[in-house]
This record gives sequence, C-alpha cells and structure tokens, in this order.
Amino acid sequence: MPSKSKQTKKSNASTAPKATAAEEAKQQPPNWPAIQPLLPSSDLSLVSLLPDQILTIPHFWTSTLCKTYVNFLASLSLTTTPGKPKKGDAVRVNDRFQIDDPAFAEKLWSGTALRELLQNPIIDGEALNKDDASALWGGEVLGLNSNVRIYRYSKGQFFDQHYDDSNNIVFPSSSVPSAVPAKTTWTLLLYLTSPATGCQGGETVFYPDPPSKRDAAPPPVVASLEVGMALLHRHGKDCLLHEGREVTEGEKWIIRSDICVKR
Ligand SMILES: O=C(O)CCC(=O)C(=O)O
Ligand SMILES: [Fe+2]
Repeated sequence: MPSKSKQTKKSNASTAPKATAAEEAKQQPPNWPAIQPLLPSSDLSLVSLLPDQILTIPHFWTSTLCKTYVNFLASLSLTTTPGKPKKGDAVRVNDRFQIDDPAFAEKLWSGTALRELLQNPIIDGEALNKDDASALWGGEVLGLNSNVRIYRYSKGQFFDQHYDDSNNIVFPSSSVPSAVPAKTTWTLLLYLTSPATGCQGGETVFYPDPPSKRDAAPPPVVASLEVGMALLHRHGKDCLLHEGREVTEGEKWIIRSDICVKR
C-alpha cells in the first residue's frame, strides 16, 4: 500500500486548467471519426506490466485507426498548458484538448473490446472470478469517464512525476434520469504514436514503492509507446508515482479517460 505521505505530493493535474461550468456546457463535442477498423476482442487480451497495478492491451486500436485519429485530432484547437503549474499540481508541458462527451466515452467502451475485456477479465491467460474482478477494478465497472482528454507532446514536452486523483462523478454525466453515483479508479491511456510513427522518448514511467521503508526502491517500470496500445493503471490512493518522459523526436499523441465504478 502506498504511504500516506505521498498524498501531499504533486497530484495530477487531470482537471487543470479548469473550464468553468458555463464554458464546458458551451463546448460542442467534435465530430469524432468512427472507431474502426478494430481487431475483434477475441484477438485481444489484458497483459500485466506490473501485477495488480498496470495492465496493457496491445493492438487495442489498429494502426490505421490511430493514424485516422492523429490526423483528425491535429485539426482540433489544442491548448498549450502553462509551464508554471498551480500550487500542488505537477509540471506538465503539452498541448491538450478536453471535452465532456458521454457519447464518445460510451463508444470507446462498448464499441471496442474494452467492455468485454474489463467485465470478464482474463489477465495473462488467467480468468478472474466476479469477486476478483471487482477487487481489481475497485467495484462494479460501469464504463469510461466522459471527461475525455487528448494530449499532444512535441519535442521537449513532458509530464513531470505525479499521482492521478480519483474523482467522484455521476455516470453517465449528462443523462440525469439514469445517472448513477460513480468514482474513477483506474487511468486509461491510449497511445496513438510510437517510434514506428517517428516519436522518440515519451515513455510512461512508473515508480513502485519499496515493500517497506528499509527496502530499496524497486526499479522503475517503463511503458514504451506502442501504436494502438491501451494502458490501464490504478489511481487515487493506490496510484504509483509516474511521469510521461520528455519527447525527444516527433509527436506523442494519447487519449486519456478513466475507468468508472459504482460508488
Ligand atoms: O503522457 C503520459 O505518458 C502520462 C499521462 C499521465 O500521466 C496523465 O494523463 O495523468
Ligand atoms: Fe498521470
């Protein structure tokens, strides 16, 4: 379990800079390209990068789809985050686009293999029973956070070490009649670029806690960029310190959301 003290350290800037409610209401969702072509969920699986903490889904999106999205996302008006963070926020230098879009979050969940892979998890070939699945995700999985974030890191940009917060939300955010109180428990990162597309650096690096204060820190866990790979990691009180390393060549594009469970 992570120590209490880290809760005071730099936390994710997942919500900064914040648009006012009025600004958010005004923002029209973009006309996202169709999420296809995709590999069938039977061809995909959850792979553990660090047991119980970091999972990946290689080829979650095809390279064709990633290419379509990078071209499309480049047409959106991205905002460069200020180099000087608010007190307590991690230094993050990248260009971002943030939208509350329940329909897109739902497509990313049900229109891909994600729902099947998370509701009936098989990790490294081993199927989890219902209780173990619920313990893994932190409750009954509902889907993805409608707060969708797009990040572009160009050469020299990075996301300094931080923890991602868990947020209480109402799921799905905009459909009030069927809304369910929910909380986010895992971060979803979807990598659209890699060295294969000319992006060097930009790896997401995790720093596991030592088993006890007397032990040496375990080696960092490096998630190298792979086109179309999804990465899931625990956040909130169980989040590992992590960073997005500096991009040294080309552009790194990711789509970020979170797994939501009933609260
Ligand atoms: O860009 C990355 O590799 C990490 C992004 C991240 O940590 C975040 O969105 O909270
Ligand atoms: Fe993060």
